Amino acid sequence: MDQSNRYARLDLKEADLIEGGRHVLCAYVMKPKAGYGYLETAAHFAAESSTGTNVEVSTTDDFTRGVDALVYEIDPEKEIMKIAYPVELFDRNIIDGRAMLCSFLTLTIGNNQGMGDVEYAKMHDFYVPPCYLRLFDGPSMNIADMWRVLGRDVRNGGMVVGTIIKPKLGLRPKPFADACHEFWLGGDFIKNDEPQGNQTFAPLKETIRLVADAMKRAQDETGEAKLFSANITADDHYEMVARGEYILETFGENADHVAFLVDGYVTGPAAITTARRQFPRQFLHYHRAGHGAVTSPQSMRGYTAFVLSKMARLQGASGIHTGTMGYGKMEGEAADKIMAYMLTDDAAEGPFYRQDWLGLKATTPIISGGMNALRLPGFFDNLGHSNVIQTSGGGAFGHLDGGTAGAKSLRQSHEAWMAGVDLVTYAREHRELARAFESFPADADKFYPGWRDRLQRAA
Ligand SMILES: O=C(COP(=O)(O)O)[C@H](O)[C@H](O)COP(=O)(O)O
Ligand SMILES: [Mg+2]
Repeated sequence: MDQSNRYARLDLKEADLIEGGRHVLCAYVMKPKAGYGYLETAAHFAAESSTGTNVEVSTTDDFTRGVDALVYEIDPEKEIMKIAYPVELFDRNIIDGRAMLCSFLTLTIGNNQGMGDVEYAKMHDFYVPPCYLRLFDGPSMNIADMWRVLGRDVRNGGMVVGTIIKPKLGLRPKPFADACHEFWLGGDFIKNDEPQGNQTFAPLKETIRLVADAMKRAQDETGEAKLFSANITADDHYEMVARGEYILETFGENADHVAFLVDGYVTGPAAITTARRQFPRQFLHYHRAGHGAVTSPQSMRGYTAFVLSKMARLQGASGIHTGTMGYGKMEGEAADKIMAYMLTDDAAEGPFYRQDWLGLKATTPIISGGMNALRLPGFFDNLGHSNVIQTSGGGAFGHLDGGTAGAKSLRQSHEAWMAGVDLVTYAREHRELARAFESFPADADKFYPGWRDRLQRAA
């Protein structure tokens, strides 16, 4: 059944819809199955994503039609379809009238993902009008709160030098805490790797006790504040809260040095909001493991990493992984930097829409995945600044001289970039950085041809 006479209004102008402020706009790359017309399929998609189904139903009234989602633009050649969703469609909490991200997803990327007439559909951008935006929690903390703890400038404090304890899993509590201590002697921030929680070989309670002690010792030895991001991810809300409370109690006087890590893609918006609302005074670290299943450019369904990031800011993530934009080991490209700007700026351009955040706090980009000291300058050149949390796991513990030297090499690389000094030149005066060239020779050869001669000459 062709529903385009009801669910498509190609005369509507995007600028008018934005000016009107009553619609959430979504841009998809959509392709109908063979034999189905573009507009007809788009209209069915809008129907299924709002008030309709595949047939007319007798219970529809005039009010119902007023909240139909409407296809307002199509470009069959480029497979682009844009839909306007009336704000009234989205579910609100009974406890406080606020918005919830799961409702946004259930409508805009829900049943429409399995329709028989749709070959594929992927959301590439969305726009949130002010009346809906203000119903989301947004972040309560971000990198500025870490800078404050670290005693740095809270507006432009620069890279937080971080790591992920490696091996990824398989360390017992003591070796785990020892690895933390080792890194902290040179770096600022450590996160649990995302699968680590309360495995039998490293019970959370014992591990956290030892890590809290390692933090104290590292702080005493260096005279610097240290930060730890503890994984509280769980299926069960009560389990997450129990972990969070135990961790805060155990870190005691250093509780404000602790972030909570939540695997937000696998657990979904409910776990992110649990952490955001239960622990509003902790930095909420959104890890996105698994997201590649839908966000990869090879996946034609779901949504992009850009959309994931934007949703994370709405929900109130303090920081989210944004990949390494082609400079690390994970999929990504230089142009992904718009993702970071959408997280941090008060108004930013997406691939389809400009979003005004109306003062909503920024979410901090977390840069991770195959990074090391040698890859940082190129990354910062592309991004244009270094106000990010950067975690190098292999890049710290893979340093030939161990985790402390690994951490120092990362800090030195950042210092070199800030000073505008070429990395090889800086390495002549900074041993840990020089040893990073020897630790990661494939990267050194690729990014700094001739480094061997230049470093040896200095020696
Ligand atoms: O453990 C790591 C990186 O370890 P290493 O530094 O040893 O590569 C992170 O979980 C990935 O970066 C996730 O990817 P992304 O940040 O793209 O979500
Ligand atoms: Mg990891």
